[in-house]
Amino acid sequence: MQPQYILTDKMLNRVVGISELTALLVLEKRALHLRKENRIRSIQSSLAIENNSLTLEQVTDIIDGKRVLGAPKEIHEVQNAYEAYERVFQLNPYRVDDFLRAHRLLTKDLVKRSGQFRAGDVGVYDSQGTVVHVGARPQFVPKLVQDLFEWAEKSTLPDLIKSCIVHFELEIIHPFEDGNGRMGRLWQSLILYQWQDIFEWIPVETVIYEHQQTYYDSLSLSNHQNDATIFIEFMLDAILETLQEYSLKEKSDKMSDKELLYFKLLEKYLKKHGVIASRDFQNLSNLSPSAARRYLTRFTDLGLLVKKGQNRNRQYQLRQDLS
Ligand SMILES: Nc1ncnc2c1ncn2[C@@H]1O[C@H](COP(=O)(O)OP(=O)(O)OP(=O)(O)O)[C@@H](O)[C@H]1O
Repeated sequence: MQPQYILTDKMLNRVVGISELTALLVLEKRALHLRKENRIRSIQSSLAIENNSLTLEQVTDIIDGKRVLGAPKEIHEVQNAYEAYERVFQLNPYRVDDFLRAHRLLTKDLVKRSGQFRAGDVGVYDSQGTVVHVGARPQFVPKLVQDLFEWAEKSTLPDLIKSCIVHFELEIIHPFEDGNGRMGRLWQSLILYQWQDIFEWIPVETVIYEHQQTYYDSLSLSNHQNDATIFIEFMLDAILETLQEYSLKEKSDKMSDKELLYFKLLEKYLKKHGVIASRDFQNLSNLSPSAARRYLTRFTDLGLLVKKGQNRNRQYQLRQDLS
């Protein structure tokens, strides 16, 4: 099999941006304490995409073994997903057996053919109940998945791009009765983890959930064009955004509420205008000249801003990987 896609400038730029930010996070050995919280965010978001209504707090309580009032099926989905995410990163992303094992973990006691490819046809429906995609005929599914994994294992593409293609092709094949979205997202995380192990803890699913309609639209467009390009670009954007949010969250944990407020104001301005001088920040924030300068210095020290120019010509911009 040879998936169809075009390598675009946008993809290459995203790959560079993601690689830089990942290297920085690895180097700084970021936030081990955030691991569990991030895992919970991944699970809650991936389940929310498939309409599980449990909140982040409820998901946290379930995982902590507390009693939660909710639909038993939804609670069971959380418990299964937690188990799957705990064990999936030891699996081989190019082995069909491992793929089925992960599906079994994710859907145990919830679907009839848990851990097995489907035996009948399957459709994907939009919110109006219209069929938007029909999966491959069931008799072809095992071979299609096998071929996809063989292609992926041999491919010399960067893992970042490869993981998006595998996610896309899995949705096109739609190998299971249920759980195809969750499995596609989980399998992409596993391939990303093989590239850089911090991806075990990076909740890309949350950004997909925040852009759920664009996720569906890009799947649909790529599907119609029989070419993964649009979907790859969407996913690389989502990965970059996740890393940027992660990086910012880390830094914002070190800021006071007041600092956070002024930084948000500044960030909005810089995303529009690119650079800011101390005097402009002073006008924007109504701070005194010395307070404005103090905040700019603090944000620079935190690594959120970089300085350009000297003395009276000094300006500030967002660190490149955050803009
Ligand atoms: N037009 C489309 N073509 C191909 N795949 C699509 C399309 N629209 C959505 N999908 C994929 O199908 C998934 C839904 O399939 P399925 O219901 O089997 O998965 P799920 O994990 O049970 O639910 P969900 O994916 O909603 O979490 C979506 O999450 C998405 O990944």
